Amino acid sequence: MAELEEVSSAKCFGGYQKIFKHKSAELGSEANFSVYIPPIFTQNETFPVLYWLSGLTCTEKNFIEKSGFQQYASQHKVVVVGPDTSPRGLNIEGEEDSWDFGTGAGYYVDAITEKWKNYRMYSYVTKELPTLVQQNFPVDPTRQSIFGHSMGGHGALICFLKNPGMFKSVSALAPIANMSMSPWGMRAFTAYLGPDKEAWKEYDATELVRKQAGKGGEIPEILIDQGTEDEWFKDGKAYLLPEHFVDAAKEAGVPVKLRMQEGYGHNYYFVSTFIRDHFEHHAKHLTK
Ligand SMILES: N[C@@H](CCC(=O)N[C@@H](CS)C(=O)NCC(=O)O)C(=O)O
Repeated sequence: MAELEEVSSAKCFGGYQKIFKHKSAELGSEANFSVYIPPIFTQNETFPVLYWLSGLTCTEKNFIEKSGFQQYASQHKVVVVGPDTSPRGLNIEGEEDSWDFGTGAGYYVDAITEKWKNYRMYSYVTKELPTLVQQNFPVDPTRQSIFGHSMGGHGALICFLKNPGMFKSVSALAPIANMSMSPWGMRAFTAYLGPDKEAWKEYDATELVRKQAGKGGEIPEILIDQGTEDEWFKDGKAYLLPEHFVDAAKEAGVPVKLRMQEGYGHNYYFVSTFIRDHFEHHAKHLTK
């Protein structure tokens, strides 16, 4: 069993908010992740697990400190796991130079270029972390879902779409919904995946949902919230592009509910306002 070290633990809404660290084989570095464990009343009880993926510049801490999600995880009896957003401290040249690239900006892909070969957040999130969680915490591996914010919204959508049956439901807040067309995505994909845009399609939510044509009936409704005052979206800014995802989903017959939230920005004030609805969305699929 992989060695986990508890970094912190705090009682919260009757359960415990914890942070752990371990040596990640996928990332070739130490990695931290958060786990919320709801109140346990019955021995040997297992809970559904919801994976949260954070946005640019975040560590495992932003979501647990700013969203207020614990009350809903406690109420719905769900374990919530949140990884960091990239490997750290690999000493790759340029890794620390930008807030939207390198450290804190793994974009949930498996890099194929030599320089960034340890940037394997996709395999970390879909393989290494779930295995670790199943070995160490009281979770039911048949009841997993995934959600996230911004870069993490992109991560949640692609992890869900690329792994049919692994997650029961998906939702996103202000996701980068069409990475290949977003300035953030173009820079990261060129560096991590190389110049061939065919390779980019494997990690672009809009391209992946397009490929679901004919399978729509098997996919539960995808919930997306987008603030109208989001600085990466308003006035024609093309960083997030939720409308591209919705158009492709419609064409493919995949059910999506995009809710435009009047006046909200890109920040955790927006996330904390709607996080309850996202727990309700997932609870419908996760609670027996
Ligand atoms: N300059 C901002 C832009 C990055 C940004 O908005 N990041 C979003 C995700 S894309 C975030 O969650 N920031 C961390 C926070 O608000 O706690 C920052 O450094 O936070």
